[in-house]
Order: sequence, then C-alpha cells, then structure tokens
Amino acid sequence: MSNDAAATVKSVSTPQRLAVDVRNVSLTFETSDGKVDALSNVSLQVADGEFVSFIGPSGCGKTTMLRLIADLQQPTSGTLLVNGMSAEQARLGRRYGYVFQAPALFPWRTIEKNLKLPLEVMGFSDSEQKSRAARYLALVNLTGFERKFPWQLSGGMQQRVSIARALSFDPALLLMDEPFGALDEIVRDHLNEQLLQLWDKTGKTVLFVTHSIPEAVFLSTKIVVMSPRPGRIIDVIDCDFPRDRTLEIRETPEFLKIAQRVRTGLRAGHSYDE
Ligand SMILES: Nc1ncnc2c1ncn2[C@@H]1O[C@H](COP(=O)(O)OP(=O)(O)OP(=O)(O)O)[C@@H](O)[C@H]1O
Repeated sequence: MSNDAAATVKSVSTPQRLAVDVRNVSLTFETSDGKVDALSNVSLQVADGEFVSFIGPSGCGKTTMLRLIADLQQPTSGTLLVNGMSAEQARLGRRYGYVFQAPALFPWRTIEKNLKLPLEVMGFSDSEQKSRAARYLALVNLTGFERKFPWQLSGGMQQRVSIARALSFDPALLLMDEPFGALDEIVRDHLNEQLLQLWDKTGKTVLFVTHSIPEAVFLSTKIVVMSPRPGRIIDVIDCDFPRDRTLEIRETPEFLKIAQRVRTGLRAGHSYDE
C-alpha cells in the first residue's frame, strides 16, 4: 500500500470523535391542555472541543435540547449519543457539568464547600476535594474566596463559582443554560472573555444557550439558530475566529457579517410562525 493510500485508510477509520450526535430527535410533551411539540426532527453533530451556542426565541426548545443531552428529558423519537454513549450512560458516567442561569449555590455553605458538594457526593477523598476546590477556584480567578459565603460575592463571581463547580469533576462536556443572562453588560463581557480563556485552557466541549447575538458570535465555533415552536434548527453557522480572540473582534466586518446572518435566521424563523 502506498503512503497516500495508508493515510486515506487511516483518516477513514479514525473519524473525529463526536461529543454530541443528535439524529432526527423530536420531543412532544403531553400536558393537561394537550400536546406540546417542543422539538421537531432536530439533527446536530458537535465535534470534541467545539463551543456551540444555541440561539432562538423564547420557548423554541433551547433548554429542552440541553436537558435531552443531559438525560433529564427523553426524546419522543430519534437518537442521541453523548461521547459515543447513550445520554443515560453519559449522565451516570458524569460526563457533563451543568451551569444554570442562576448560580444555584447553597447559602449556608462557604464557597469552598459549595464547590466540594458534587465531589463529596461522588466520594472523592477529603484531600482530593480540597486540592480540586483550590485548582478550580484558581481557574476562575477566585483564589482567596474559599471561606466566603455566596451572599458576600457579586452575581458574576457567584456564577464563576458555579462554573468551577461544574468543572470540578473534570467532565468532557459543559452544558450552560444562559449562565450570564441576569448579569449587566460589562460583567457579561468580562465573563465572556474569561469563559473563552477557560475553554481554550481546558479543551472542553461547551454547549451554551443565549439570547444575545453578540455573545453567541463572540464565544462560538458554531452557532445553532432555532425557530419558534416546534423548535427546529434553521441555520448552523461556523465562526472561524482564533481561539484567543478578544472583545475587539466585535468591531470587525467578519463579526458583523456573522451577526447579520444570525439575525436574518431569527427573522426568517419568526415569519414561519405567522
Ligand atoms: N415539562 C414540560 N411540560 C410541558 N411543556 C414543556 C415542558 N418543558 C418545556 N415545555 C415547553 O416546551 C417548549 C420549549 O421550552 P424550552 O424551555 O426548551 O424553551 P427555551 O427556548 O429554552 O425558552 P427560553 O428562551 O424562554 O428559556 C416551550 O413551549 C415550553 O413551554
């Protein structure tokens, strides 16, 4: 076999691993008022290490997508793999960390103890809990706040604690549901930069829900634009900015062009519903 042929065979037999593989997934909720079609025939492939944002109008199924991947909800039809295994296996194997819109910290526990909570539940030793708490608080620039209580920290700092907590058991996948939605714009800008650095440093795959077009374009390698209910994917946009991008890229023509494409997709989705 020539070298070229060997290279071809190798690339065919070792395809890039998929972090998430969603195929023809639909989800209908049965409610007392009748059926609610939340997602309709959604397919999406996310490669390892990507940063994928979901954007779309309220109620289009963004949270439902994350909940399906997290195995907190099951599809009515279609298939879904997470890290090559079923969503249930991925959940049981603790393959993902979940960050909610509100930081969800326990007010009676110190920052360090909040961070250690999942590690306690998973049975890590005391010394491992301590070293991981220190490592992940350092990663989100909160060294020195171990003994503070959540109410002594700003909203942005609390959200950084919840990100550190989600990373503390080293999941391959980070699911983030509008984590910065409740924060003011300056804080959000700052956290966007920090999150990008963290993604670059850790190599995690991130799935991120947002309502903000600039936030989606700034953070993502891929933007998934969704339509109003029943949620469908109407566009998937690749963003090729360097990994170490800074907020200044928001002024560039390339950035504005992608933002415009997202806006156009969102508008097209809306007219479908009328
Ligand atoms: N457990 C449930 N039972 C019935 N309907 C549900 C349930 N969960 C979600 N829905 C419906 O499914 C649709 C999608 O909801 P979802 O929360 O995923 O939307 P979203 O895009 O995340 O919205 P938002 O941007 O407002 O957070 C909505 O119409 C919602 O009312």
